[in-house]
Amino acid sequence: AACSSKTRNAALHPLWQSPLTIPGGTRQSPINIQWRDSVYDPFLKPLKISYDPTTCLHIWNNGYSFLVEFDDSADKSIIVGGPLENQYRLKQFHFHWGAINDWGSEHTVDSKFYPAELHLVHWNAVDYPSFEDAVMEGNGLAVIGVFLKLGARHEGLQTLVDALPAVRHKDTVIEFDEFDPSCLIPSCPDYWTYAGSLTTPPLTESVTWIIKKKPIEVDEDQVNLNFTLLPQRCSEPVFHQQFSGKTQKLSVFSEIC
Ligand SMILES: NS(=O)(=O)c1ccc(C(=O)N2CCCN(Cc3ccccc3)CC2)cc1
Ligand SMILES: [Zn+2]
Repeated sequence: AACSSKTRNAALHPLWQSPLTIPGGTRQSPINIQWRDSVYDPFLKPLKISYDPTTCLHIWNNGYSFLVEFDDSADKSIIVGGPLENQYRLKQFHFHWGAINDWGSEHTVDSKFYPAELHLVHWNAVDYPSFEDAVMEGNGLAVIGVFLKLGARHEGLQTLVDALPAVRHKDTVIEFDEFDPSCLIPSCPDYWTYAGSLTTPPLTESVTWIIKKKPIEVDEDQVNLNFTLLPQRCSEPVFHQQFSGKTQKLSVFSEIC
């Protein structure tokens, strides 16, 4: 029987037991990217990515995913241009994947899921003193999203996959250096961009999303990351909640490629 409004709780994120979306949120992520909704924006510039591999620090398994974290104490690994007003510093990257290959990405393109999605998280160190401060600000973060699809083996990703068994359990950290994550970003400059939010709690509306239009190809073994990781994760229900409300303008940058 339908539960009455007074007993129906706000939808809670099964992993974090926190609200799925911020009440009154106007720019929640992830979304379904519909080509037909995207507006070509002639004022968008190409995104400039310059990462210094020596800023790569370690891989950390936080129990929900694994993060590759970077030394963000200086402007050494940065992105600039694209929809961004100034430069943003790379803080970490992580993946979202599913238990099966039919889904796993958080964003979808014309309602199509990819088996996994890479997020490279950057923060606005020009306007804010720390990542934690930037997380709370509308222009605080810029996240590059890259879809992964099944195909050829990805040599650059393999160095990371080979290190994952060492962070099999929650809260393990291993040193990981000299890695340049730009090898995980497609060379085609085309991207969609919209004003959105973190896709995990606290879901703050502080992210300028830059979603690369072309996916990278990885092979079956590489995409089944979770068999090497987080046994407790497999038992956790991974929740994919998409925000279907009215979202911000979805702009597209494209060069002939
Ligand atoms: N999927 S995603 O949208 O790209 C994504 C990006 C960054 C994070 C991340 O690093 N987090 C989550 C939130 C911020 N906390 C610290 C905090 C700062 C202020 C108030 C509470 C918590 C750190 C962990 C997670 C997910
Ligand atoms: Zn993410």
